[in-house]
Amino acid sequence: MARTFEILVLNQISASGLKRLPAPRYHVGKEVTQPDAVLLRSADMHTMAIPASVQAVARAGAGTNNIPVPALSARGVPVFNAPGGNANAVKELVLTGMLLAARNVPAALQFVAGLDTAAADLDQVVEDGKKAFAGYELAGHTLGIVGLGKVGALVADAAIKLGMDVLGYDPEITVDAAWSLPSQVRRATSVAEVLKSGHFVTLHVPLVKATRDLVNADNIALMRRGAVLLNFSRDGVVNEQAVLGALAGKHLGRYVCDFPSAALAGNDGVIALPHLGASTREAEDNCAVMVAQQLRDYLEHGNVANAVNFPSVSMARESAWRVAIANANVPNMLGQISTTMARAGLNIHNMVNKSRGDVAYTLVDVDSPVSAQVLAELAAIAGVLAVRYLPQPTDGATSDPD
Ligand SMILES: NC(=O)C1=CN([C@@H]2O[C@H](COP(=O)(O)OP(=O)(O)OC[C@H]3O[C@@H](n4cnc5c(N)ncnc54)[C@H](O)[C@@H]3O)[C@@H](O)[C@H]2O)C=CC1
Ligand SMILES: O=C(O)C(=O)COP(=O)(O)O
Repeated sequence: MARTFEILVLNQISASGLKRLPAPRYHVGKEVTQPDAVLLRSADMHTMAIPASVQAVARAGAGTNNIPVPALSARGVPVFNAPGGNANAVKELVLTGMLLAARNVPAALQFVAGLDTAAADLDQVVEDGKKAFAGYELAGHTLGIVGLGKVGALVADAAIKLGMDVLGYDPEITVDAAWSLPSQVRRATSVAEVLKSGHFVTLHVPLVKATRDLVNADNIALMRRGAVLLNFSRDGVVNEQAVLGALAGKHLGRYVCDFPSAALAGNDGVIALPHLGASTREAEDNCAVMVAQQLRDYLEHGNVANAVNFPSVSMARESAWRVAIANANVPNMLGQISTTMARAGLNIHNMVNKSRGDVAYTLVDVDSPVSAQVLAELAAIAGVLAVRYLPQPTDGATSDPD
């Protein structure tokens, strides 16, 4: 009988994804105490005592700043995410945000909510009132984008199609992302250049040390008078005090964000949404399905795809006995691993090893069962972070997605 994997779920995860982790091979719940894996969205894992049983963490979304990734890497635990799974949803909300600001929609809705609809002169009040909310069109205006990854590239494409002039900045742009950008997108060479140029500036970077307070008191002054700043990345990417100051001085036109806070509350220049960027049926399904499949392939076969801290590694199953080893990326690890196996009389059938940064990862298929003694010897090698034994179940359980 194949063992059951215990999955601790910390957030609401789409049923389409959870279906990919079927019983009896998987037991998925909020009350799991000895989880093999943790499945989450935005729950804060920094404050959580992560049980030693955890072998993988799967984030059904893009950002992993809510997860202690370096500490998990040191334990040999991969952190999976769903690159691009919610990018279209965010793109559509960014477009919404630009339109909310340009057409003064929140104030106009407030005006309508306050109307006496029974009044005889309702039509006249509406016609007189509307001039206070006259706005401008997106076409012909300039959009500056910081971060041209999955979300930023889609926003650039949509904005070009809406007739906007687009410039973008991303010092670490991938070759794939660069190819996916429309040729009309102009390349900026600094955040400052984007801030100076845009009638709208939108941020699509992860929250990391280098991007904390990316927009701050020093550079917000570079923005055009009356410009709109959009932040659907993370609250920490923008310095709120700088935004409040720029709004008070009428230098910044609007701040549109996905992160309400006490400091921003009640400010007419702020349009805050309740972290809704990824909250569409489609995005929730995409992300949950992606990470459930990745998690399953990892737990059952040790294959790694879309981990933020591990190399991508995949090896077709040709033997029933597989060992997966995460280790420090230092010399002579493979030598020690294969020597330990050879000493125990194990013949290596197939093997793959890759590294990424400080972490290396090895899959070894052998021609006969691996004893607990050998697994303990592998785990005892200095630099080995985690050892998992993944024998193929003989009871028909399969890892093929349903
Ligand atoms: N509001 C919401 O619900 C959502 C928010 N997000 C946030 O948006 C972020 C971006 O999402 P994706 O585009 O899917 O991620 P991504 O990883 O595809 O793209 C991020 C891009 O930012 C770039 N970058 C990193 N540091 C930079 C810097 N200092 N200056 C300029 N560019 C920099 C990277 O090179 C990369 O191209 C996520 O990390 C997350 O924090 C993502 C999805 C939903
Ligand atoms: O994917 C991301 O980075 C997001 O911010 C989405 O967060 P959520 O899954 O809606 O809690």
